Amino acid sequence: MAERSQFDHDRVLAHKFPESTYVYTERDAAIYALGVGACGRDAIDADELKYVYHENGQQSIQVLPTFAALLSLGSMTNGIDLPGLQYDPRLLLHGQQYIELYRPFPSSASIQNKVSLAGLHDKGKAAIVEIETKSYEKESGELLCMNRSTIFLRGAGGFSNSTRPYSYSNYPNNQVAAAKIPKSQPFAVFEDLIQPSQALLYRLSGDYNPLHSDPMIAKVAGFSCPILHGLCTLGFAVRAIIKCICRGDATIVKNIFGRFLLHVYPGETLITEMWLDGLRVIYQAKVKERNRAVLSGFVGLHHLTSSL
Ligand SMILES: CCCCCCCCCCCCC/C=C/C(=O)SCCNC(=O)CCNC(=O)[C@H](O)C(C)(C)COP(=O)(O)OP(=O)(O)OC[C@H]1O[C@@H](n2cnc3c(N)ncnc32)[C@H](O)[C@@H]1OP(=O)(O)O
Repeated sequence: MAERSQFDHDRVLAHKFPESTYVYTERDAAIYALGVGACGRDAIDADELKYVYHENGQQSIQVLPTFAALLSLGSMTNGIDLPGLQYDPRLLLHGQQYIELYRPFPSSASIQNKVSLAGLHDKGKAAIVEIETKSYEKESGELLCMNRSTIFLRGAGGFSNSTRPYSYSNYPNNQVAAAKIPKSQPFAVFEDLIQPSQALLYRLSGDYNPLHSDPMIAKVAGFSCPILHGLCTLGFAVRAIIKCICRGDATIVKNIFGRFLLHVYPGETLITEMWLDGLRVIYQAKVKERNRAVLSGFVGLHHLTSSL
């Protein structure tokens, strides 16, 4: 645990994160799409081939909206230091991800990331750090997306006064409130097999944390074998929503929120249940083999497709 005397609220809030750049090509977008299971069940899937191949002579491949999360990861791959907060990187888990999309992604781009602290919470047994990344296309200067990544640092809590645990956030609470799962039957349900090699493929998109590939490191972190990247599970769930609710039109996705409830093992079956609530899709993903919820959240849409 961090020593309490080291924690200084003003120093933390004054901390400046370096700007970072991220360059991607069509190849990266296609590898990402395969990493989150696109065309995994059907190599000519009518909704998904466009993410991995220039279908029907299209000029460039399309980019899945959850690709946006990689831009923020690009700014954090070397870790992030916060003054006065000590943590064991082996115990780090991804807690939540919130993404706002301002326009469809170009198939290749050079990105400038502006990173800031969006939240910090002392939960006693853990510290929760929230990092906001605004990603601009370098050429046009246009803001493409905003990511807010919540990192759950097991064992790093207790850094503030225990009678008044520190909690700071700079955004409205209701923006990322945990989704309340309706009691009614879901509007749609989609089942997908996460291949045993899925994490090994997904890591090629830039998250090389050995927690997802190295059996020894996974054991130190408390798991029986390497676990799936949270953002890979999120990619599977949102792809299911694009298929079942957006009828394959990913451009109607406006924002995405997911809370990682439990780890997923590669090789498990993911069942995504979805409910329509106006222009919001509430969803929950479960692993079939353990009958446990592993992810829940919402996807906001610009409009509904006419076929619904
Ligand atoms: C300065 C440090 C920054 C470092 C940055 C480095 C780079 C980071 C890059 C981005 C991340 C990439 C790394 C990716 C890693 C992964 O993909 S790990 C795999 C995906 N994640 C998971 O599998 C996690 C699954 N979830 C869980 O295992 C559990 O939910 C949990 C996170 C361990 C928490 O469970 P538990 O300890 O039982 O918590 P509770 O007792 O229920 O709650 C305690 C408080 O914490 C709040 N909380 C609980 N879960 C979450 C969550 N998922 N996200 C955010 N907050 C959570 C909960 O509300 C409680 O708070 P209070 O209600 O106020 O008490």
